[in-house]
Amino acid sequence: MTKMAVGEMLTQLGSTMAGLMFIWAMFKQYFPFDLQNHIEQYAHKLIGLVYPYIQITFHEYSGDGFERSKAYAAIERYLSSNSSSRAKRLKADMVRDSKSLILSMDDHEEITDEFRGIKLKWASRKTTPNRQVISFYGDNDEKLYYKLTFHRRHREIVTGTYLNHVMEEGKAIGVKSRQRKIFTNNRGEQWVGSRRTMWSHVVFEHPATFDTLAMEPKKKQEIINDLITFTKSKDYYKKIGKAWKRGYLLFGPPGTGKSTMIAAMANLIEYDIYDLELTAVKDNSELRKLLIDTSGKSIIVIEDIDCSLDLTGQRKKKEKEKGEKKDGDKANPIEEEKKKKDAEDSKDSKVTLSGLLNFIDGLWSACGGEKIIVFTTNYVEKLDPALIRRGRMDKHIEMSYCSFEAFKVLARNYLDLESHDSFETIRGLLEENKITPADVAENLMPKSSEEDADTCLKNLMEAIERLKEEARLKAEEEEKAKAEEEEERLKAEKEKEKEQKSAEEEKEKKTSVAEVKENGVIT
Ligand SMILES: Nc1ncnc2c1ncn2[C@@H]1O[C@H](COP(=O)(O)OP(=O)(O)OP(=O)(O)O)[C@@H](O)[C@H]1O
Ligand SMILES: [Mg+2]
Repeated sequence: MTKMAVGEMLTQLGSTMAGLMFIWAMFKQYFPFDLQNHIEQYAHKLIGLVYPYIQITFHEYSGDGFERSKAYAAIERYLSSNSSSRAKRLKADMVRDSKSLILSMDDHEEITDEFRGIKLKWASRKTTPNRQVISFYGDNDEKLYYKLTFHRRHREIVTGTYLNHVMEEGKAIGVKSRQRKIFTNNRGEQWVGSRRTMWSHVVFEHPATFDTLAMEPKKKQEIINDLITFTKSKDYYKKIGKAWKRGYLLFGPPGTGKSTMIAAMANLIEYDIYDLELTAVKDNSELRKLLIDTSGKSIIVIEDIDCSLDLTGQRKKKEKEKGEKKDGDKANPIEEEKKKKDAEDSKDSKVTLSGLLNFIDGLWSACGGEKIIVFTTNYVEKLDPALIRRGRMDKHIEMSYCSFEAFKVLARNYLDLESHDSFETIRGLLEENKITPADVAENLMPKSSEEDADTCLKNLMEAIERLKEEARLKAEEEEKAKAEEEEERLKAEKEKEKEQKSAEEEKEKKTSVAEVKENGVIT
């Protein structure tokens, strides 16, 4: 074909198109509306017969919702992981809650996806309304949507499995790339944008992991397994009829890694942390509100539970009240009223044990699901048994003083040491002495660029020796104090006896004088 012929054909095609468009415009203008509809319907049917493809569209904003469609977001994530290597034109965007840029295909770009041998076509489109209005707010009326096209013989698989697969994958990618947060409760409510919230948050960036946590490897692995099993047990919890949540109680002396363990947990299973400050909670109903305001995939932490709630106080208070009642009739009625009011006030501003128990496993606690509740305490024996029974706190984890195994983890982390001549000595020292991982870690950390592994280990051994000496002195002092106390007690007892004796003697004297007098009267 010559160039001329091509040119001629194009002109002809052009004029034919123009002619058709003209007819279409005339048709639209002069045909009754009903008839137009009918003809369009038939046209679609006719096209359906020859065009064997099905199209599904997913709009970014559906209906009148302010919220971005979840399906659209999931597809965007799914396609971004699939398309960035294939599509030629990409657009980058920082989506809220995300750590990194999301690359997605640009408007009007298309890619093909394959699923079980089926070929599907995804296209990104946008519609611009045909209005002749100049908007001050830019092109806000633009609507983005994804269009999925596939052959109609694959309808079952696509609507049944493929779309589910896209949603699941999209969600999973979302969770992975999501920025995790740490929340803390406010006093009262706050408004963030158009939403009322009781929590404030910052981005959670704690570097602790289970690899850096010093602990016996067996115990550590057990906890890791427990956590991972929990995250995967949605169906199991449903089957056994339990709310999908789990409680951990971490107890042990200060500096043994309880807080560090919580950070490691959050990093392992990629959950948000809600750090609940119980003393700032007004009452039980506020506590419940706080609970409802938490999202799924979260760890709710109450640190130092023994300090934040006077759990033994409940019982003491009752005893006190009983005492008051006994001598109640004698007391001034106004004072009595005031006392009562004070007691009520203090009750109002405090969360009670029963409120906390309800918080952990009442009916509300099932809302949202996928929650881990962690309590930490230095004194486990101080807590009410009801609070830490299994079912509320399912797993009790003791964090104790540094063992040799834990030391080896720290040595590996801090000094890159797998073994050293002094390890055996240190093993002996650790077995004999109680030293916290925090102290060991502090001594293992090089304090200047000149300090090498040898010096650090030497520092540690010296520190343990020092601690040993300190402990010995302390024990001696305690013994001394005890002895002194005992002595004083004995002294006091003797004095008391003496007093008693003299009192009795006095009494005897008096009675004999009286007898004499009496006798005198008689005689
Ligand atoms: N088991 C451990 N593994 C690694 N580092 C530890 C461990 N225990 C303590 N540390 C180090 O000691 C510091 C204090 O630990 P952490 O705050 O976790 O103690 P804690 O048990 O929460 O103490 P407290 O009861 O006083 O809150 C941490 O910064 C951490 O670096
Ligand atoms: Mg702590």
